[in-house]
Amino acid sequence: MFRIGHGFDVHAFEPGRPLIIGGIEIPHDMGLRGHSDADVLLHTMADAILGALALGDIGKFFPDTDEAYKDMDSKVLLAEVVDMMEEKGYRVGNIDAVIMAEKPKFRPHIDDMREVSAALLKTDAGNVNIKATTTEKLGFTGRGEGIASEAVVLLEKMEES
Ligand SMILES: Nc1ccn([C@@H]2O[C@H](COP(=O)(O)O)[C@@H](O)[C@H]2O)c(=O)n1
Ligand SMILES: C[C@@]1(CO)OP(=O)(O)OP(=O)(O)OC[C@H]1O
Repeated sequence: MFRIGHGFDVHAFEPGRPLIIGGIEIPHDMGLRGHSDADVLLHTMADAILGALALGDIGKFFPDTDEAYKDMDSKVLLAEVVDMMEEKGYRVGNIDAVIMAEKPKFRPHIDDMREVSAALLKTDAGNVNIKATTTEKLGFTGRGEGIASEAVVLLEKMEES
């Protein structure tokens, strides 16, 4: 049995913060604003999994009003969502994600992001695709105001043992 999920997230740029995307720090002159480390890519992956399981979204489990999640490492957040997925008896079949940003260039970092996220998702990097695109200078991403990300995931029911 298969279930499909979709995730979408946006964070605004903020000077003076590190840029954390896909669980790694990307060299850039500013980072993203957020209650957590604002890892927009890992948030979309977590939301896609929660969506596939009809469990809601990350804000339901990690509210941005809770001081416990202030500056949270989003790798921890995704790992907790993967635990929920396993409790429901599912594993990741494959995931396909896109980062929308005018800058910086993500291509040199994509394989590192795939390795880190695949480990968190408990799957092979061959099941994790991460793409990047500009929005051709259009919209808030095009003006360099922030970064958006989107992901689609297919979950597979694990065999009963
Ligand atoms: N922030 C970004 C945006 C794009 N890329 C890579 O460049 C390619 C061309 O981008 P277009 O928006 O002109 O289609 C794209 O396919 C990515 O490989 C990137 O690394 N970082
Ligand atoms: C991750 C959480 C919690 O720290 O905070 P943010 O980093 O602001 O991220 P967002 O994607 O806006 O929503 C989920 C939040 O509850």
